[in-house]
Amino acid sequence: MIEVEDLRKTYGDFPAVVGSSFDVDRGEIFGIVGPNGAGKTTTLKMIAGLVEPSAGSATVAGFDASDPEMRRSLGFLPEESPLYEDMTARSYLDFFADLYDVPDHEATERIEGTLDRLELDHRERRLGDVSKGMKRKVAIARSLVNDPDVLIYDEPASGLDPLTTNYVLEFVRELRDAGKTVLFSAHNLYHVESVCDRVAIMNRGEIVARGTVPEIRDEYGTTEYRVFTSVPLDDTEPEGDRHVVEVADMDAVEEVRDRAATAGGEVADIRTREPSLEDIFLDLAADAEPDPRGGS
Ligand SMILES: Nc1ncnc2c1ncn2[C@@H]1O[C@H](COP(=O)(O)OP(=O)(O)OP(=O)(O)O)[C@@H](O)[C@H]1O
Repeated sequence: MIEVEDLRKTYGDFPAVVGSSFDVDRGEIFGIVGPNGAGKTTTLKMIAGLVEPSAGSATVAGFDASDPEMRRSLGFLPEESPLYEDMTARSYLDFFADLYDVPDHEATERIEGTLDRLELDHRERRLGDVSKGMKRKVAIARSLVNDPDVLIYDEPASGLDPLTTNYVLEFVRELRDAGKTVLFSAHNLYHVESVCDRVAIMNRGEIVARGTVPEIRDEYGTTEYRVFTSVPLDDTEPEGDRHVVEVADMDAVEEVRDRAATAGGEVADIRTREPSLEDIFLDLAADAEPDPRGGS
């Protein structure tokens, strides 16, 4: 549904994106994660046809990103979405439905339906007077007024409280379950890990890992073993009435077992700890060469 082929963007002589390639399938949630300045927004804007690529190509629903027809299939949520503060949620959304030539009765049904699903109260209150979470919900509703097949959301949950964040992520899942294709960016890796079918990790303008979270974990992550002993050892920490040490492999587990036996105790339990996307990301970022783009 989205095809991105070696997309590049250079500002002056600063390469903001140095070659992104990935596909997003119909009905999939695909997340791009990375720290500030990684090139996520620039990538999303190139796909949405809002920034012209320096090289490479992107298509959405079969249309080139530069084709105005593509906009009919796309709902884009920018990172910052200033709303018209004097309008109410309803009048604001009606206005955008009009821009997309959505017939009135269809617009009313769709807008009310979306606002109901988002549990948006105060639909008749001035947008200048509503909370940040409500504004984000209105911006999300705006991305859906033309009933697009593809949604590109830039940091949809950034700056929201945990409750509203969960709400937004749950809504993204609902969109996928309704058959929409969702591409979104986040710097919070947990958000991505919890909702995305597939993920690309971006750092310094480049995609450094791509796949499902388990695939990325298999390829780049290392499982850790938490070994619980009945007696304290040099490197254990107390935990409840036992002691625990984290080690990297089974040989090290056996070595702990020997030391525990020598100290008159035993290994009481061994648990594996799967690396989180965040652990993997931090490892990849630490291993990366110096930023080829210079400071950002
Ligand atoms: N219009 C522009 N002119 C010059 N440099 C730009 C422009 N837009 C972005 N950049 C630079 O390109 C790099 C990538 O920016 P981008 O906004 O795509 O990153 P990001 O991953 O979305 O980060 P953030 O999470 O902070 O939004 C940054 O170093 C940024 O300063």
